[in-house]
Amino acid sequence: MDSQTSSSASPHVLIFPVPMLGHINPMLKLAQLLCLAKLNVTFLNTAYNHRRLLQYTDVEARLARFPGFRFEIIPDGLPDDHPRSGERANEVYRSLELTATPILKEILIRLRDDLNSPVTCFIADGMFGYAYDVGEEVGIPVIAFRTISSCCFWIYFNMPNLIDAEQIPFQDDDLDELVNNIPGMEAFLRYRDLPSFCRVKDVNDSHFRRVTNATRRTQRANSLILNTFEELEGPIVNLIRAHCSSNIYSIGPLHTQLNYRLGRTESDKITLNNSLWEVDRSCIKWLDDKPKKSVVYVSFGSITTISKEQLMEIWAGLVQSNKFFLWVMRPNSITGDNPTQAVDPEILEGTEKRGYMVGWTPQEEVLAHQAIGGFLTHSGWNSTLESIEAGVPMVCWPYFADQQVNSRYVSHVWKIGLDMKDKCHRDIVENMVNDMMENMKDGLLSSVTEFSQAVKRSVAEGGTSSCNLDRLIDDIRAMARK
Ligand SMILES: O=c1ccn([C@@H]2O[C@H](COP(=O)(O)OP(=O)(O)O[C@H]3O[C@H](CO)[C@@H](O)[C@H](O)[C@H]3O)[C@@H](O)[C@H]2O)c(=O)[nH]1
Ligand SMILES: C[C@H]1CC[C@@H]2C(C(=O)O)=CO[C@@H](O)[C@@H]21
Repeated sequence: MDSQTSSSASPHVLIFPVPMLGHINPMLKLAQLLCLAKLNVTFLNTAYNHRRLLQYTDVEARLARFPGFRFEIIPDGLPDDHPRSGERANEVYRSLELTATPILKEILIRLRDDLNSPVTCFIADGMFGYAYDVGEEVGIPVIAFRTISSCCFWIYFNMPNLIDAEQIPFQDDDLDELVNNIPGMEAFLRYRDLPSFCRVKDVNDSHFRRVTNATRRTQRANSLILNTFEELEGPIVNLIRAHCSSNIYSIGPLHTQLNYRLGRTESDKITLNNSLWEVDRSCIKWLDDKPKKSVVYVSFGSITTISKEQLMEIWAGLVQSNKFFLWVMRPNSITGDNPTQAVDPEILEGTEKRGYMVGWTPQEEVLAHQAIGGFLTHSGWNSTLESIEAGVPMVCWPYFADQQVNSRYVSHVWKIGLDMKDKCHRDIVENMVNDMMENMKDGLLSSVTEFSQAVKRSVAEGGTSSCNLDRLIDDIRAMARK
């Protein structure tokens, strides 16, 4: 009997991401990969995000080719005009905990008892610490999917030890002191590089507790999916496997894995776009006549906000660098009064000559463009993986969460970029951009090219990520036979 037509139900997976693009994007790509393997998938979207995904992407048509795929919609409990970004992004979690938990149990029971296609596995965002309780109550195995870097996950997992050692809250202002007791990171991790939530003055801070507890509760999951690859974070994945979850599927980068299994080649430039904003493709035309590796791409992801003062320092530094720059100004991402106040004429003149600004780009396609020579990024994990795959060096200006950790690894461990953490001055921006694009270009390019080649090996047939994905699919099928 074919493994896909066993006597019991066909495998049906419910996938539930934190309703933010940095989570939706990789988990939608996983959904499509599971559909390619002929598994049935239900993807839990919030109404607010679903409307935007349908408005700005072809995701519904793209997934309609799979008869076993469907979206299920839940409310996030927030008004439509809530920013869901910046310092208020954390309110999404609190609202979901209040609105989604009771609904989630009802959905799981309904889908478990669906006679046509009962749910046999629940892949829950690793930030939902309550998913394991609901899964146990309903009798559905839960696989955690944590969308941040493994190095940050491992630090979050060690938070109780730092609290017990009274290292959090920080005891003094010397952020360059080594933390020295996170296994595998003793030689280079400073207090400055810890996830931003560790800078709390009170360990009972609600979001600090939420992230720490959700990470510790991952031990209750059946297994753990990580969007990384062994050649990049193998040593850290081994520590997580030994101390947190014995069954880990490192299956990333998911965007590369999906392109490979769809048989998409370098020439398939159109991104499998999962965007919540309107994509402005005019930037591709602007890039087309720029010299090879001459443009700095600037993007700070889907959640960060920037003050007018910070904006002006970054902007002035880019103009002073005399490099071409393509800058993503996500709608409503500039905080403070009068964000459009007068800009210095010389900055406007420099921008007229060498700059291009858009609200949202097809980022994977931009990073793959021959004109892109460097990426000024906030070090979100998806952006970091996309830059590595594209072989593009980075200047890292982290905002919050795992970004502080990622920027330290990019600069100090993997040596594929420079860390501009905790700095925002036009002369520093100018100098670091020119180090990335000129003075340190050869060394950075050499390192990031090696990791880019490792990415392609890992998702190819027989590669580490490819084999881990096949094992995940086989294990999901086995759950359906129980
Ligand atoms: O103009 C743009 C800008 C971004 N992107 C895409 O948007 C995603 C952004 O994801 P990421 O780089 O991870 O940043 P955030 O949106 O900030 O992601 C949140 O979620 C990530 C995964 O948990 C964390 O690593 C981040 O710190 C957290 O802020 C990426 O896939 C980009 O390709 C576009 O398509 N067009
Ligand atoms: C708003 C951020 C708080 C933590 C979340 C996260 C994580 O999984 O740790 C990463 O960045 C954001 O998606 C969330």
